[in-house]
Amino acid sequence: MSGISLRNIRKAYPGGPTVLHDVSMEFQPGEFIVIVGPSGCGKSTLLRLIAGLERADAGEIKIAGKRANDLPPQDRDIAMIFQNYALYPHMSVRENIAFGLELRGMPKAERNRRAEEVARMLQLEPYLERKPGALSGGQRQRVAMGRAMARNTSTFLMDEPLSNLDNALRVAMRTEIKDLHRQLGATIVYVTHDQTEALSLADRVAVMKDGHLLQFDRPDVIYDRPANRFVAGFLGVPPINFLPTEKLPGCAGLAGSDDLTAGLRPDILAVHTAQPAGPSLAARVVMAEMTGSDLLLHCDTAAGRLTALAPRLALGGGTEQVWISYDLDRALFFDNQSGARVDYVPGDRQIR
Ligand SMILES: Nc1ncnc2c1ncn2[C@@H]1O[C@H](COP(=O)(O)OP(=O)(O)OP(=O)(O)O)[C@@H](O)[C@H]1O
Repeated sequence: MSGISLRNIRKAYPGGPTVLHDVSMEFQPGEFIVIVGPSGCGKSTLLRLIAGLERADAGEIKIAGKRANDLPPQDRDIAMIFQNYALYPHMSVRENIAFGLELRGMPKAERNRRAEEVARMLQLEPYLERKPGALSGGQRQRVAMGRAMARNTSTFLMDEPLSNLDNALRVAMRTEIKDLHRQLGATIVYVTHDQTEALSLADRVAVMKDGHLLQFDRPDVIYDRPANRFVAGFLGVPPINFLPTEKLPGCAGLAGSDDLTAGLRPDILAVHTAQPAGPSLAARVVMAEMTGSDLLLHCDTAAGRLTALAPRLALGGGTEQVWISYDLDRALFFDNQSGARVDYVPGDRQIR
């Protein structure tokens, strides 16, 4: 098993701007790392650097403690699974899985044994003799993973491996990937711009923007204590609400609160059909979306637009004029100048 260390990695494509600025991260052996960020922030470039498909302009990549900047991809003990998992259409599942092993000169009997072992793990045994054209999208994706797994490497790099699948399959494959990680004990570095995937799969999440690493931590820390406003807004469904503190009842007593933005996640809001005791905002519902048992309410308030979740049954027919209260002890606060989160200490109502 091998850990990976990235130290002050910088990268620009020839003639282009810098796409990775001084990125440093350490991945422990066996960790499931998810890299998230908006399109173009440098996620795939980072993965390609780890795989050896691109070279860093500056900085150091270490794999299993050894400098790897100049190691060719085939000597890195790393397997990469791409979004477009091109399988060979004329080959059977067995041949597709064993293909890399053949290239490496493994004898046929051993290749077959390994392909069957991997197929068992991925529940592909019934399909070993089928061609990819006769498989579902999820099965094809598993064959692509099988091809990477057959090599028995200690690290897997996955670049949006589920993005071509429909929603139900994505959810099913997510569980399978997590399971597989448990079985293999391998280090996985997984790139996605799907934040649900990030929070549900990762031991640690790296959030990137414009080639910068903004935060690298456990999913619960990223969610509960985002480093800044961007991270808070990027993770969480439905998304966090940002409101100016000076317009939020109950915030007036907070020291320095007039140059801050409050971040209220929908789960700290409560929707009432009559004005509750304590601070609240009167809200006019402009749209109510059914999500199942809940309604997602898009509301106009004196502090700005807000989205809140409310149990559908609790609201009855009263969904036009509501009041929204909030748990200020669980609100987040962000500096308007830098965007950084500032600590709020509920006991003494201080902003630090
Ligand atoms: N081969 C290349 N030559 C020049 N520029 C490139 C090349 N590959 C990527 N880029 C640029 O580098 C930046 C980062 O791209 P990258 O693919 O790493 O982003 P990403 O976060 O993976 O995006 P996405 O989520 O859309 O896949 C982008 O601005 C992109 O246009």
